[in-house]
Amino acid sequence: MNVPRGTIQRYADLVHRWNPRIQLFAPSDLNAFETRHFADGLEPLTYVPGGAERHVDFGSGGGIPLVPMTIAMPGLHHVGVEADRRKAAFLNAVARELSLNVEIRAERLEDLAPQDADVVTARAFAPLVRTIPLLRRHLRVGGRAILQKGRRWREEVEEANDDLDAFELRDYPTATSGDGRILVLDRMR
Ligand SMILES: C[S@@+](CC[C@H](N)C(=O)[O-])C[C@H]1O[C@@H](n2cnc3c(N)ncnc32)[C@H](O)[C@@H]1O
Repeated sequence: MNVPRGTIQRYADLVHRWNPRIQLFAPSDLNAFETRHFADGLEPLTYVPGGAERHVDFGSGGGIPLVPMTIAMPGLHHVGVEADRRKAAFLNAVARELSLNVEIRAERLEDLAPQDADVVTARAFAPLVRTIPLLRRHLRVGGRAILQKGRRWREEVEEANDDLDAFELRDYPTATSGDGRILVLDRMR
C-alpha cells in the first residue's frame, strides 16, 4: 500500500504532541510508531470486501486502524466511534490537519444509532463476547467485521462460542503484531 511518507509523518507528529496529555499509545511504543502502529492499521485493508461503502471503526482511540484506512481507502465513508471525548478531539484534529474525509462520533457504541455498516473494524477494543452484541447493532446482515486481536484470541473465540451463531468466522496471521490474530466475521443473519 502506497501511503505518502509525509502524511504518516504529520500523523506521527500529532500523536507525539498529544500523547503526553491523553496517553493515546504507550510511550515506550512511540519511537516505532510507523512500524508498530501505522503498519498494523493497514492490515485490515486486505480483508475489506469489494463493494463496501460504509466503514465503522469501534473504539478508535489514537486512530488505529481508522486513520491508515481512511488515508488508504478515500472512497469509503469512514466513521470512527470513540467514547472518550479527549481522544475524539484528537481524532478530529488529525482529520482537520490531514484533510481526511472521516466522521468522528464521540459516543458510546451502545448509545449510537445503528450504523448499518458494510465493514466494521476494531483493534484492541473489547473481548468478543462484548463486541458481538455491538456488531449485531451496527454491522448489516451480509457485512464483515475485521477484528485485530492480541494473544488471547483463541480463549475469546471459545468464550464467545454460542454468540457466534450468526457469523462465519475465519482467523488469519498478522505480520505486524506477533502472536496476535486477525479475526474475520461475516454476518450471515
Ligand atoms: C485500547 S483502546 C484501542 C484504541 C485503538 N483502536 C488502538 O488500537 O490504538 C480502546 C478504545 O475503545 C474506547 N471504547 C471502549 N469502549 C467503548 C464503547 N463502548 N464505545 C465507544 N468507545 C469505546 C476506549 O475509550 C478506548 O479509547
